[in-house]
Amino acid sequence: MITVQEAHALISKAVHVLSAEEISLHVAQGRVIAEDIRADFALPRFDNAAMDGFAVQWADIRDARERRPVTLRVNGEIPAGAPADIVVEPGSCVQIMTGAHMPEGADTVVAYEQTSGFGGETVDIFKPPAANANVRYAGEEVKPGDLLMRKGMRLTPAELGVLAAFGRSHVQVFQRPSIGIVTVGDELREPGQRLDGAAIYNSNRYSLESCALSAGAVVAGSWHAPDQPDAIAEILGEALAKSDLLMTAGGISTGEYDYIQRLLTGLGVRQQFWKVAHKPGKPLFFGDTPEGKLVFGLPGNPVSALVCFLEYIMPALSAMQDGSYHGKIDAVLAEPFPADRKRYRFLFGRVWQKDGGLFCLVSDKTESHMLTSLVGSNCLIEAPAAAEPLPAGSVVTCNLLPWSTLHE
Ligand SMILES: Nc1nc2c(c(=O)[nH]1)N[C@H]1C(S)=C(S)[C@@H](COP(=O)(O)OP(=O)(O)OC[C@H]3O[C@@H](n4cnc5c(N)ncnc54)[C@H](O)[C@@H]3O)O[C@H]1N2
Ligand code: MOO
Repeated sequence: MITVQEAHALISKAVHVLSAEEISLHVAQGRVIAEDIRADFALPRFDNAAMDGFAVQWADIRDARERRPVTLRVNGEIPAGAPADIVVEPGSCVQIMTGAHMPEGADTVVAYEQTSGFGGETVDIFKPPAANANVRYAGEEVKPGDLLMRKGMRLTPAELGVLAAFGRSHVQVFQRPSIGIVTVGDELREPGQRLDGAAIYNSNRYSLESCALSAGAVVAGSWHAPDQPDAIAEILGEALAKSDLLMTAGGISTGEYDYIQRLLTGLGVRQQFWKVAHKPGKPLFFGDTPEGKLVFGLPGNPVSALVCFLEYIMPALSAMQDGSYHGKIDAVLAEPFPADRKRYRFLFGRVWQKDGGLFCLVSDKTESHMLTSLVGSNCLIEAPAAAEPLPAGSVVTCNLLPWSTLHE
């Protein structure tokens, strides 16, 4: 059995970064950029007005007062987007709109609320702003050549807005990892089917599909196989051919019907490890293929499968897109954590903010078949093996669920 750290190292070594493709910004939400983005030009690109008002020479209006306004000649108007082809000379000004190019000669914009208003041949200025006020200067936000985004960043409203602000209609992104999901077990029925005898519903198929989608991956397909080696082998072969990353759930332990490890290696999957000293999820299998596909044999217990997804597959999916996934934070245990005596332990729970600190609590359902322990959880809490429970007040690591927030 290997340690959690050793398992991470073996997975990292096997990851290959996916190739890139160019896509339109319209469909780029959530994708990961495959290029460093530098500014082609300055932002703002030119000096422009930050207020609707009048572009003036500050020296002309510095002494303006409510009772002793300064009157300036209005030489014309520059709306946003129009050429700034009027020169502001002493004693004159230009009516200007927010975002419009500053005219030559002007150094300050007076907001129209401090004036007698728009539309006249002259305007009275009642109150001077500070010198150079209300002007947005070229390059004050971004200089040409500045690094705006690094390869590996996920495209959110912020990045998409910035790409558009620099005129990029398309962007290089990594291909989305395609994930195949195979569940096995004669006892499993699909939701909607009738339950008979000792049958149970197939929940892993749905929770794992949701995990894949939450990670921004594409579900290449999901298959269910009965406990028959030939049928499983055929499905594994098909699923492997269609995926960059295959996850199976169930049949990975050492039971009478646990064929997955043998069948995967029989299909040419190179075993990197099988069994990790963590709880739950001990029988986790990981291998890769000569073409660089990754294969995770997850335990069938629903909580174990999800723990393995969050701890190992999430970071692998991110690394396949040259990113580093990191949802881990430290929090103070509000109640003791039932550490395992031999294995590193993961338990679902809740983390919350109070009085400027972060606190956490494990779910009261702690067994690996208790899927309902996830409902209402917003994190996975982890702690190394220890002879005694970790006392309340200890600081532990919490992995925020990628589909959750601190407030859920
Ligand atoms: N003698 C031993 N027995 C077990 C060991 C062991 O070391 N020695 N390990 C236990 C641990 S730990 C785990 S975890 C499980 C893992 O077993 P498998 O990966 O082979 O999973 P299965 O036996 O197929 O199923 C386990 C459990 O999960 C239920 N299951 C399976 N698939 C689904 C699904 N798609 N949806 C919902 N539930 C599913 C299945 O019915 C079983 O109850 O082995 C222990 N045993
Ligand atoms: O280690 Mo298994 O995943 O608990 O039940």
